Amino acid sequence: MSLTCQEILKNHQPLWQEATVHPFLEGCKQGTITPEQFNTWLVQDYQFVVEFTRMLARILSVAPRHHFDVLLGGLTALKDELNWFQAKAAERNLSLDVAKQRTCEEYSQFLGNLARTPYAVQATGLWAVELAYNQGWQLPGPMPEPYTEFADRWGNSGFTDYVKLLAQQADEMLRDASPEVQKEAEQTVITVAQFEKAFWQMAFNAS
Ligand SMILES: Cc1ncc(C[n+]2csc(CCO)c2C)c(N)n1
Repeated sequence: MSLTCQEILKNHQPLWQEATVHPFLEGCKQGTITPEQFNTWLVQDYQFVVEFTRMLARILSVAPRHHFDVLLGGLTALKDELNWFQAKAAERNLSLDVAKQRTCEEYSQFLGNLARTPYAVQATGLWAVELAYNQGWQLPGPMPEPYTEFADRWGNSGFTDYVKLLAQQADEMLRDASPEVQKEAEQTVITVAQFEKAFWQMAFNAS
């Protein structure tokens, strides 16, 4: 029996909802998030995206050639994204040279350990991490300033298309995967969802 990304989501709907619907995002929408909460998220997410970039590079190194276009597109976008994070931090007079909080550290380590899993599991994990932001920033609807550009960055239709291509690539690998590997892929999505929820909570707690 073959497993798909959509089926994994369906199997864990309540958990996925908690990963993508959080008072932090609702607070951005309502204008009730404090600068301290938002800045904590910004600085920690920059650290996370640095580790994510290393993970994507490792995934590329084991991917089949016909997956390169999508993955290289993701890596190219990250060049711009890392510089954009630095610009946002500078606007807010924030130093990015801060220690990772525990949740950020643990999530980063999880990304590091994904390299030990089969490519099918890595491709599924990559898709889940990207989908979490694509849906999370989209679901509240249009965001007020100064959060509009954050929501647009990950909610825009081009990014949605990229996430769909990641799902296609993961599905293709899951089709030929053993039941054990399929199980590992599903467990990876569960862990991503748990970390996503915890990451929002980490920032929300900074008030
Ligand atoms: C906690 C956390 N989870 C997921 C993402 C999503 N994400 C990771 S790197 C990247 C850039 C585009 O590929 C995006 C959207 C994030 N930023 N932070």
